[in-house]
Amino acid sequence: MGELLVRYEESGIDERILRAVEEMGFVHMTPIQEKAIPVFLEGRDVIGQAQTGTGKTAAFGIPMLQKIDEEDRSLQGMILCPTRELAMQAAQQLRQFAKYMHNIRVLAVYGGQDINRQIKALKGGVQIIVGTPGRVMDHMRRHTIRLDNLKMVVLDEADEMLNMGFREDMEAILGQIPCEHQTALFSATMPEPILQITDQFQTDAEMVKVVKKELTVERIRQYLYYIRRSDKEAAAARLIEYYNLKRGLIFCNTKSMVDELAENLKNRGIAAEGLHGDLSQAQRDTVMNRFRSGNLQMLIATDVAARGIDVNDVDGVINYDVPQDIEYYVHRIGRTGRAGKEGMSFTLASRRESFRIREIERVCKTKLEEKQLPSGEEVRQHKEASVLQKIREVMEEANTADCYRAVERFEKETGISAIELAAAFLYEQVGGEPEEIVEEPKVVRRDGERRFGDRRRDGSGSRNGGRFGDRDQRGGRFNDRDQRNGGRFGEKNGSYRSERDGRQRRFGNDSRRSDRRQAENGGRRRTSGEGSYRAAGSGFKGEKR
Ligand SMILES: Nc1ncnc2c1ncn2[C@@H]1O[C@H](COP(=O)(O)OP(=O)(O)OP(=O)(O)O)[C@@H](O)[C@H]1O
Ligand SMILES: [Mg+2]
Repeated sequence: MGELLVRYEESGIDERILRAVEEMGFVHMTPIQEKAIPVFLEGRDVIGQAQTGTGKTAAFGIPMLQKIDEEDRSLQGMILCPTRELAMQAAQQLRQFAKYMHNIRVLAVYGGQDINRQIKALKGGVQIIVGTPGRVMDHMRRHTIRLDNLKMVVLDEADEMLNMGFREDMEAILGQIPCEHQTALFSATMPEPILQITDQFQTDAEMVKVVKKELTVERIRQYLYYIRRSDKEAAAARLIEYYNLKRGLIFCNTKSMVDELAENLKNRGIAAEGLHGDLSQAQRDTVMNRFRSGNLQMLIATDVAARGIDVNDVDGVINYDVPQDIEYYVHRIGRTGRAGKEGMSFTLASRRESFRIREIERVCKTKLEEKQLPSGEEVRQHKEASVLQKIREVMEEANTADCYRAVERFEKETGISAIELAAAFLYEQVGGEPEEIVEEPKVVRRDGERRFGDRRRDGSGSRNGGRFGDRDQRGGRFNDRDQRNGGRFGEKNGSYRSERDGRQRRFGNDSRRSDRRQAENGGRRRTSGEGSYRAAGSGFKGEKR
């Protein structure tokens, strides 16, 4: 177990960084770190793909820090991220790695934060910025960021930035770097459109892939429930209760669904909050902080909002809606089961969506285990058991003598026995019979499944239409370093293989592009000052209302 993996202390990395990562509890390098760090250090372009939660941030963050010239106060490294939350998180992680490198300054620059504050910080000399493309462009136009000495650029979640419509910004930024530099892309998924970016802006990139057979993490148990639409909310509540989710994430496809569900779960007594781009920056911060600190049980989010987010010990992810892009499934459930831990995912679907489930299974090379929701009776028993367990703890720890006397008195005065009283207490805690939720019945259609594909709203036709197909024949442009050996966090099982899953797989040609444009422009044009470009970063581009 793990003896073949490189230990951090033997990695040859700057000892100040080592000290920091050891304090963070890192012992072995994860496979993507082991493979990508040396290539990055060589100064080569990198395309890094590895499963969610396997430490890609360190895979680019550590070598970037090591290559910074600390005597030079100019901007040398830039990391682009799709959202402000991710920029903050990555900047935070880099600062942790750089804890003992006293001359390195890392700054997060994102929309929604006072630009003057950022400008002031930039003037002080910042070697690494971590930012959203819109805000970085903003600074470039104001000449508050100079790219003259920029040696390293990383696109984290590059595919999501494209999804969100950041292509132009990314091209503009990458196209304006005057000096020689290296460019690295990292994500758990690498759909086709990304390869155009790599063609355009990378030279002789080294492909570093640590992909096992499946795109999803195998320590995440993936469950599937076929239920009626109208039962979804009750089903989600039941799963939270039955599986005892203490810190969970629920994904919806639209912002309005996020709001609605957050409201309804709150009404059911679950501590839930929504997270999406229509919230103010302050609200987003509050919600994320509560979630990170463990004071929020369920975070309900859109895909964009939670991409790349690394929160410890998320015990379960619920797909309230079947995701719109197949890759989204990977990123969604990847919020749990991180850094070698276990996790659970629950996908709620209607029978009509079964073809999408099969597409997910095929592309991700995974299997969703079809399950029945726990019955009302099972939930009740489960609750009873956990209440009784709690009571037992109370009996062990608390002094109940006073209460003892109260029960005796009650028994004497009313003639109600202690056991009747206890049963009533239990009932009061557990509640009555839960509502019954039945599995959606299987419908046998005479015309078979063909209908699923044909019934898409935009009428975009056939079920497969060539859009979802695996593209396994990308030319030999990259020097593939396939990982056949690397387990992660100490495990080794020899089952890695290279994946060349091509292009973006979206279920049908939906109208998201135009939604995106709207979202981007909707009331967010600034007309004062430097002109009327988008105040990027306020709101998430690409979310569906
Ligand atoms: N070598 C290591 N040993 C132990 N823990 C690690 C190691 N490297 C990273 N981690 C931890 O693993 C967690 C996940 O890391 P990170 O967020 O970089 O994953 P990722 O690969 O970027 O995932 P995603 O695809 O979801 O963005 C973090 O909390 C990080 O601190
Ligand atoms: Mg990441």
